[in-house]
Amino acid sequence: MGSQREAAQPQQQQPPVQPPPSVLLLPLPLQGPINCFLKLAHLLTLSSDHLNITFLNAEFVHQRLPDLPTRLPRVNFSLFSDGVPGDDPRPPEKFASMVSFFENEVIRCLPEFLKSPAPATCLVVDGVFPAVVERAKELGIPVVYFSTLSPCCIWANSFLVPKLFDSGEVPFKKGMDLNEPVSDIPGEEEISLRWCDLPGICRTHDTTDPYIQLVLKECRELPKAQGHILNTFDDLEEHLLAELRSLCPNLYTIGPIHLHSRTRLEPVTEQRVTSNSLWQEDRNCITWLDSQPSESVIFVSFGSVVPMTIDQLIEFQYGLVNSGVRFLWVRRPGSLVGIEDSSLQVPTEILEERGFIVEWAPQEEVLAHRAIGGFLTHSGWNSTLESIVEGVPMLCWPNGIDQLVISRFVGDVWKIGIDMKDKCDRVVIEDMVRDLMVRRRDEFSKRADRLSKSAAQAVREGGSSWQGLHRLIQDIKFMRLQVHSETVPK
Ligand SMILES: O=c1ccn([C@@H]2O[C@H](COP(=O)(O)OP(=O)(O)O[C@H]3O[C@H](CO)[C@@H](O)[C@H](O)[C@H]3O)[C@@H](O)[C@H]2O)c(=O)[nH]1
Repeated sequence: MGSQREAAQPQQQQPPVQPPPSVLLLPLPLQGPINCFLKLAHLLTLSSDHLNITFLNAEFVHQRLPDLPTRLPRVNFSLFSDGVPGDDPRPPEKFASMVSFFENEVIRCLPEFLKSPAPATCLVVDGVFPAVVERAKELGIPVVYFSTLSPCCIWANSFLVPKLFDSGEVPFKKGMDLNEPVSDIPGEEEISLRWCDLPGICRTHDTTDPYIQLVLKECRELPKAQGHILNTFDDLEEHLLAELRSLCPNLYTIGPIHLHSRTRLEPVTEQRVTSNSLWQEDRNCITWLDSQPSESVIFVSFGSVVPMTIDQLIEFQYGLVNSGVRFLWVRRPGSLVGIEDSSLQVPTEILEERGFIVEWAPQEEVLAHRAIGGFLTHSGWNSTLESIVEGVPMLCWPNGIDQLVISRFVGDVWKIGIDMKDKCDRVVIEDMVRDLMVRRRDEFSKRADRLSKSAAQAVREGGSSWQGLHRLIQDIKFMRLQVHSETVPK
């Protein structure tokens, strides 16, 4: 009866119910990118615009972070294999094949995300998945890149490197003096880069290497994306960002993302952001730091991928011990090339007096500790930003990728530390550790403090990174409208 009466009523035109904007996040399964993407996921879930977030995660990463669904209850996790069973070792030489396996799995399932009740309306993707990007475009899903590399390297890769490859100046010729300045940097007076400061791909001997081709392709793709998220803040790299905007007008600078995420969380729950570490953190080092004098300890950590030879380890050990400076040293399991990690011990009397060694540390917390006065780092971008946020000067020993450019910026542009590039000698290490921690400490600390304040300003309400995130969310909402008017999921 009731339904008949209703049928007789004139039909009221209801606006179609729009599903919420639905974002797919696809990070590279490595510690740095995973950390950044999880922090982005957290920031997006805090938006009052109720975005639907799906995190495309590698199975092994998810296994190592079992509390993710509890910590991020508003994020859906969708898991994919990288072709390696369970938590078996993932050596660097297998990296390319693992990424390719993972990428193919994601591509296979991508159409499924258009069929769900909240069909995907935007893909935020690490720049190293060109095949996923192609497929997403075929399916009509707008793509935003989130490259977690340093913008100074992205800038070099966009404006310098392809030209140098084309002109044959890169790869470097035998006998070339890499300490000479790169002659022709378009429109740059403030930045002096030497050949040795160029991104890691310039040191290759094989231009057909698939990784090199991938990076060059990524450089060319940059202008084609709907937008590009960068983990930086405007004050740090204003000049370079202006140039990058000439290639890709839609840049969202939302960093330092770990500070941004922390700033948004703390007022609500007054707790520290839980760790995204893929290794077990040894918190004993915090207890040890508690007993050390202020700014007396140098923190030594070379990130999650940089390998080291036993000879290099010996040089670092002598250099650190002979400097007389207290140190907290992360020795990541599996980081020594072709040798068991336990094969070189620091003498117990030194450790008792002024050293502490762990396999993995709660790095953000360590850098924020009052006992830390300097950071001996490989200059990964996340480590660099974490150090900048805490106002900690750096001694840089870069290995490749973007690290060679970053260390130059630390030493020569921001002047908040020393670039020890391409040297691994106990006497040099000893000398530079003393420079950083004692002789030039005030000079570096003053500038580092200034940058730290500027980073904090950027993520505060109304700051440049706060605005960048707000704009990103508005644009994601707009993309939803575009997708629903242009594509009908099959
Ligand atoms: O004991 C440790 C050591 C490291 N970390 C964390 O691990 C991350 C390391 O990241 P990063 O400093 O960027 O180094 P990689 O892991 O080497 O990162 C890769 O990816 C980065 C981009 O995400 C690039 O800038 C680097 O060059 C590349 O090596 C940071 O968040 C650290 O806080 C810990 O939590 N505990």
